[in-house]
Amino acid sequence: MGSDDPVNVNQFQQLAKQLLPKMYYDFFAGGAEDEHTLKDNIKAFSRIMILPRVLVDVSRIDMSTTILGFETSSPIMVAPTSYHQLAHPQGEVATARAASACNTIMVMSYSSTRTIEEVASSCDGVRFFQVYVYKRRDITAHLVQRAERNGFKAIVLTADTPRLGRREADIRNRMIRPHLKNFEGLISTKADSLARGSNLQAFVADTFDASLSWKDIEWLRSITKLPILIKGVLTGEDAMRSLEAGVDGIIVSNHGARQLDYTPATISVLEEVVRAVGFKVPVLLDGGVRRGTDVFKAIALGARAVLVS
Ligand SMILES: Cc1cc2nc3c(=O)[nH]c(=O)nc-3n(C[C@H](O)[C@H](O)[C@H](O)COP(=O)(O)O)c2cc1C
Ligand SMILES: CC(C)CC(=O)C(=O)O
Repeated sequence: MGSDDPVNVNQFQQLAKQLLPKMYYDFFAGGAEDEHTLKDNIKAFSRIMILPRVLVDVSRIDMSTTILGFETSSPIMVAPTSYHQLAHPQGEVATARAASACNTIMVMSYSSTRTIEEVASSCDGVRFFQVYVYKRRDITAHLVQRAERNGFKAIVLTADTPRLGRREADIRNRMIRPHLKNFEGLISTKADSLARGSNLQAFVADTFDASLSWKDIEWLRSITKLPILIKGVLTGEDAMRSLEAGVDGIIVSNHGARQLDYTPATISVLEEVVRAVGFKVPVLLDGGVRRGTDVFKAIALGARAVLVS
């Protein structure tokens, strides 16, 4: 290993900053508005201290666990993130191969740049499919069913994005979203730069169903047999509402602080959600997880696993 090789996630982020065009780096790294929550997701982890007990035999360490009955080598899953080809030509296929090599679960984004079929045929591995609900429900149903046919094992409904968060870097950079092959022949995938602002924001306003509500979990259940997880829960109340709706798992998330700024750091609300859920379904967490000690803290506070972006 050379002395410049990265030894932690923060150093990978610095390398990405050096290598990627500014428009793309800012899209990947940015948050909504003041980016208060973006910083707090990380700071909140650093405020939690660990009290170790000594003289405990740690010669054999087994971090494996099960999530919805699927075995993974560790409680660390891959969070759904859009547009991987903006960072690497192989895009989500490379991510799927990495997740498979680590024997963990990848949640593939609805807004992936490689197709469901390309990812499914690239390697073995347990994969979940994340879903945004479009106004054109037929398109969402079509993608969910394609994921099911291609061996994806669960649906992750993202509940915190009925509208896109105000991402000021994307607005300033006049962010241009990439072409999404999954939607070829279904919607216009042409993506031109706008005279002002982020064309991703304009696209989401045109396409995403801002009327998304609890009753849509029933709709989702009517179009798929797969287990359904809800992503974006931050309160005990919504956790209980999720259980009433019959979900199979809950992901405590504020969307990496990219949606509503001034939501609490995810690690700070985990215990409340876990208490409300009472281990009836697994509770997962994402947001600010950058180190093994963060994973440990989330597990210690009741998460079954974390997702990393
Ligand atoms: C570049 C980027 C793209 C994302 N795209 C999606 C997406 O398509 N669907 C989704 O549910 N969440 C998406 N997220 C949110 C992540 O799934 C996850 O909630 C968040 O990144 C966790 O916080 P962290 O970035 O601090 O790890 C995205 C996050 C990033 C950073
Ligand atoms: C297409 C976008 C809504 C993807 C996303 O979730 C994000 O950029 O955070």
